[in-house]
Amino acid sequence: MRKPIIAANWKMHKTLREAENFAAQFPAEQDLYQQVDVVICPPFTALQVVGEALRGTGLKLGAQNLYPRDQGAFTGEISPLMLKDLGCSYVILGHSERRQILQEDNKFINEKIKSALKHGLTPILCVGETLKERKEGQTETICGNQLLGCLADLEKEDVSKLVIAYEPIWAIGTGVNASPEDAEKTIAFIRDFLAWQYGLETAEQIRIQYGGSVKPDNIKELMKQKNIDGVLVGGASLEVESFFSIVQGAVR
Ligand SMILES: O=C(CO)COP(=O)(O)O
Repeated sequence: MRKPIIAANWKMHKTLREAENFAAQFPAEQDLYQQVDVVICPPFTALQVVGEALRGTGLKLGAQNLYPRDQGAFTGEISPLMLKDLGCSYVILGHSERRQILQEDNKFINEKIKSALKHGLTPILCVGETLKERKEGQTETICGNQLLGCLADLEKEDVSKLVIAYEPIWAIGTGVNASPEDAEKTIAFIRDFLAWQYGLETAEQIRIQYGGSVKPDNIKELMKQKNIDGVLVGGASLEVESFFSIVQGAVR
């Protein structure tokens, strides 16, 4: 049985003080976090304060990106070593905002995944289609190609460590979530695809999240789906109350 995983992607939100307040106010329910992995991914600037506040609570710390080198002349970039040093155990990679706004491609994301794994960080790899692609019936082709490119040359032992987030771009920040049945359909396809590439046993181990306008009132229906193992939350993760109620709604 796969353990549910709920992650907060704060994107470019929260000053230090706001981040610190959130972490201090978030309920420290050790028993709950035994049943559900909860990962908070603040911006780089708040990783240290949030990491300190989360210590001993059972909540986990994640970053929103990394640069795939250990160190060097890469102005403005952050390495996996630095993230480990700050106590991160997860890193979001391949988010559609980075693919679209910063032109990240599958090859670069593949390098980042390898670099994360080399340093013991668990990648949360995002895939998903645009509205146009969905209307053209391209959802599975797009997700399959993103997986093929991002996972190139990885051994199944490595792939089994990943978390994958299916985030249809048309559902991100729009208030229009994919219906639980539609999300399940694509996520089941992703699991079949992984089984085809890496074998059934590996595919059954990998946790696959849904992301896109997840709210306290749709979490339960999403989590009822057979292949949905958790959610990646943007807007609704910024308030303690709504994010905690999503976490509670994820217990099976
Ligand atoms: O992009 C997302 C999480 O990575 C989803 O964002 P929203 O929950 O705001 O739609």
